[in-house]
Amino acid sequence: MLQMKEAGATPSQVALGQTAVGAAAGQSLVVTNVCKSFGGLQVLKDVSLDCAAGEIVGLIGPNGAGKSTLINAITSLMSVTSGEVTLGGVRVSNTTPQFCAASGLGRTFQNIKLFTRLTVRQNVEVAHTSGLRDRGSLSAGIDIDALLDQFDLSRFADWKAGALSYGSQRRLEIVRALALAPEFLLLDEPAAGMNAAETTALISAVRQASSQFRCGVIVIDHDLRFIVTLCSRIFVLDAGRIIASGTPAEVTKDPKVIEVYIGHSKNKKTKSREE
Ligand SMILES: Nc1ncnc2c1ncn2[C@@H]1O[C@H](COP(=O)(O)OP(=O)(O)OP(=O)(O)O)[C@@H](O)[C@H]1O
Repeated sequence: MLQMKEAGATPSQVALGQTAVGAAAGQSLVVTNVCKSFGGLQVLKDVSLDCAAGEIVGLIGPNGAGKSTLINAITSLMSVTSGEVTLGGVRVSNTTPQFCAASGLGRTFQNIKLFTRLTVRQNVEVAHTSGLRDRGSLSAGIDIDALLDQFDLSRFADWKAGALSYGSQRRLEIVRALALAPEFLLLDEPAAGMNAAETTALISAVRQASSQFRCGVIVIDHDLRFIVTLCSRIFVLDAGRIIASGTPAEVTKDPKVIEVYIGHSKNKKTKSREE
């Protein structure tokens, strides 16, 4: 226990018998054979994927494929039924969301979860304070003003978060996650509700943040143009299984992927902004 305290572990990490801070610098996030069931409903079936430091990986699939469940399992918002998720070799699945954040997993939510009555800056400061506590010097280097500027939020810094447009709230969630100095950023539908110009700006901002912090990114979105442009590798989930993975060019030519997307062509959320 003494060794863990010396390594900078928080009480929750000590309680879990794991050391999080600094354990994963430059290392991969690895999902191995993860299964997740809700009662009799098996939502994730033997899912394996990985993301290296600084890599931007996409996760696509039709509605109900299990994408958000996977992000929730990676960040321990939900437990996994079997399999595991490791960050730099340290298990993060079946721990706690606090342990995952302290280990370097930053995330956004499909249904935006901001402190709507706090200002934009205060939302980021709350996360930054947690980062300073749990990630120490890693978080100390974060420049909140620069991050707000990068995501086009400087002019709204003193606005209540709840007064922002939907697209700005989504960008604020990303800035808040970055204020923790994450090793990996998990983005659940960050481009939802954005127009083409906002989506293009978001691509640049996420790329810049990933390269600046050498931060890996796993991103879910139904906007295929956004995913194909942003990501160097894509995993395709269908009915809880990974059915394809590879570069955007490989995945978009894969007959299994084409069949899934044509089979779900009546699915309103599965679209390309180029259509
Ligand atoms: N807490 C829960 N209890 C029971 N079933 C759940 C729970 N959470 C998710 N599910 C089910 O798991 C399946 C996958 O849902 P999930 O939200 O992960 O899919 P998704 O790929 O993210 O879909 P979408 O693109 O529509 O957001 C769905 O059938 C959903 O109803």
